[in-house]
Amino acid sequence: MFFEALVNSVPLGEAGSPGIRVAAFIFALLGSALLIWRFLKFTVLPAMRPNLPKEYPYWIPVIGHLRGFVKNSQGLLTQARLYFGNTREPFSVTMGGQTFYIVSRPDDVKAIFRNTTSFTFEIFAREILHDLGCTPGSIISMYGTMEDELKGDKNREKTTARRAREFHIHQMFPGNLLNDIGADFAHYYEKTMSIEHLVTGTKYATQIAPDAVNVSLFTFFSEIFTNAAQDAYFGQVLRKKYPHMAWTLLEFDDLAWQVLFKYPSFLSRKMLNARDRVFDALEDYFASPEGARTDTVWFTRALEKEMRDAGLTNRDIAIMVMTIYWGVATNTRKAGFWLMSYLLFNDELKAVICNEIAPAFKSGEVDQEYIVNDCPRFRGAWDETLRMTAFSSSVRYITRDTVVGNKLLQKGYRIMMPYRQMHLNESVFGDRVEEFASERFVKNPEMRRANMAFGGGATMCPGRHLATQTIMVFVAMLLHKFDVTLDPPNQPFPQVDESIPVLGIIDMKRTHDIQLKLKVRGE
Ligand code: HEM
Repeated sequence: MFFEALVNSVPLGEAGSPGIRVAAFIFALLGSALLIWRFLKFTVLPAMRPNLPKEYPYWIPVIGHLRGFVKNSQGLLTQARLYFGNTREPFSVTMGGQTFYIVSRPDDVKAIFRNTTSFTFEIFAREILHDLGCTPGSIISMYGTMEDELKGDKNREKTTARRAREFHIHQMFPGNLLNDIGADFAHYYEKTMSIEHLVTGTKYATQIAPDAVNVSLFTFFSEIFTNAAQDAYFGQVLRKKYPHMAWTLLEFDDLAWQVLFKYPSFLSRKMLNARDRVFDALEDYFASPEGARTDTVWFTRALEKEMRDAGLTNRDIAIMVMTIYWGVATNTRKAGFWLMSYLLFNDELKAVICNEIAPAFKSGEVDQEYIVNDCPRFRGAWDETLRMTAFSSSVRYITRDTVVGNKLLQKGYRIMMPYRQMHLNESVFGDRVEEFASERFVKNPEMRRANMAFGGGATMCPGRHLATQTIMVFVAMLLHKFDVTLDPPNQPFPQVDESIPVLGIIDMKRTHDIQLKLKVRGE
């Protein structure tokens, strides 16, 4: 009776049939419930618990802001930051049932990086390795048990993963073995930087004169950096058996967002196929006699021994090592692409840098340290490129309730510290933060400390010195050897593709690759 009276109270006039009336009633009921839920969740509860980060409101429970995040994550986070008055206090965003605290105020970020007991990272590495196909046993061999991780840093033994980080630092820091690996990369560049090699050894260069070729910038840089890294890390055994593996890795990298979004296998066959071909090749490589694999950087052999001692199989070693090969290739090619693009679209800056780097080539061999340390305008352009193109986030899992700033971050939640949001902070980087300003860091090199492109704290990229050196050296060698120009000259500046999640540097819209002319400079 009561239900019938309520249904009949829905104002549909004479035309409403009983079916329509019931549907309209349910609709009105759900709508009211939604409004009440929204009012309680985003107005009443925050007022009752002002010490918790406020939540960015949404309409569909559980799904939250998933769609907006997938479409354009930084756009969504900027909207949310402005919604809360740009105070940069921690706030939270729910996406697909998972709530993240978003933190971008420099002091809060520092506090989170410092506190390795309340905030851990490795759960994310475990998840990605699991999604890539590593066995649970091998993940525990690398990272220890989850229970140990939740105890926090001070109470843990050093795991194989921690040892791997130390090995990276030993291989890639100035004063350690950086010069060795830097020399390997430069050697690869010298070997391949000729008209003859570009025309006969690659598929993407077209000869237009005896001393000139056309190339597509992104394809060119992808191939160079990935192969240089491959030869340095795995030597000639892999090169001879799998000469085109770099392309397979890049095929995977282009679709790797499907791993990050946990796509079901029936929707990601192409990505899985490329991934498995890389795993197979590396497994085969690690199964081949060690004596034949000595022409690699120290790191590969040291890590292999460590992982064997921890009981990993060749397949597991292949998967772990593939993540390193992937990490090197994906960010290096994109960062190099953006740096070169900024120079190509600014003739004055390009000319200044060509003059600045010239002394590095006086002896006939490239002086890598000179390029990194004694060319301030070039270094400034690199730092600004990183600021402009770093679109990923440092992430942490909260192991115990902890106050950051004046907000309580609750156990079990995840934290996202998005670099783009931090790089758009005018109080840190000055005016016109949306624009590339090549002298921003030259005028104030201290700003580098706030440049988050390589992350921070215990997980800060151990490859940052190598990446800086090898990209700057390659671009310098290219500008020194060739007159590099846009061809045709009136191309638009490439656009970023914000719809694809990345592990560091943002991708560009693939329809916007830049066409170049490389013409050998006269002696
Ligand atoms: C421009 C190039 C590069 C960029 C922008 C970049 C960026 C990053 C970022 C953002 C992180 C995560 C930091 C965090 O969570 O706080 C990271 C981690 C890492 N990067 Fe890089 N990277 C680059 C090149 C390299 C290279 C050349 C290597 C060489 C092996 C490398 C190896 C690593 C490793 C091993 C980690 C994981 C560190 C850990 O969890 O302890 N990266 N990188």
